[in-house]
Amino acid sequence: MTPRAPHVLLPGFLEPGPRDDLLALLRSRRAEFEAGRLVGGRLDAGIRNGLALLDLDEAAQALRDRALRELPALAPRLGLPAFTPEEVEVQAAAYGDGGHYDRHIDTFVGEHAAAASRVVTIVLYLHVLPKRFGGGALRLFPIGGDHGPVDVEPEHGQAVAFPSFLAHQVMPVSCSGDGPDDLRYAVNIWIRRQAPAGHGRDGKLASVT
Ligand SMILES: O=C(O)CCC(=O)C(=O)O
Ligand SMILES: [Fe+2]
Repeated sequence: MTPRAPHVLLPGFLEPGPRDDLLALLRSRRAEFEAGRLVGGRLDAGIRNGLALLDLDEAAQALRDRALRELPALAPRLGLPAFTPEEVEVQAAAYGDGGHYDRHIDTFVGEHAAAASRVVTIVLYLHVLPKRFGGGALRLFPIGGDHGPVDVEPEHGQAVAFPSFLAHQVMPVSCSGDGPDDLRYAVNIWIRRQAPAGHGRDGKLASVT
């Protein structure tokens, strides 16, 4: 038997106060969200139809600290060896009616490989209560063949962590409006590890002389 898609649910990732402040921040910055790009930077609404806010300013630091506090306990639960984090990326995303993000991995590969690669993905869900959208489950695909995918429903304040190499997708969202209160918000936190020696900053193998 191969394991199910490795993931860990983190209810109460933030205390209620900071959680609701973060949602209020995202709602207040709704107009600053732009079309979300694919891993590697390309725009393709057929694959990812959603919005992104790349710079969360001061709010990002608290989330970085929170993620790093969780990491030592998280890595073994995800079946990952302990590693020294190099960098933590934080980005917000929002999905309105028809929003989705087709099956992908968060790890940079090939020409997009970077010196510090994403190892752990944490997604924190935020939305107005009661929920004004339907759908939008995160579907996690198992690595091996014996089990089907796992769907994680977005629940305000709950985070889910999984290895960044695990294939996943955001199932289609339906809602009646695209206003700040209607959207399925999420904050993506990617913990990166320094790439092994021999890889340059651009991710290409350093030339052997
Ligand atoms: O919002 C989610 O559930 C996951 C989003 C995602 O996979 C991504 O932005 O890379
Ligand atoms: Fe992703």
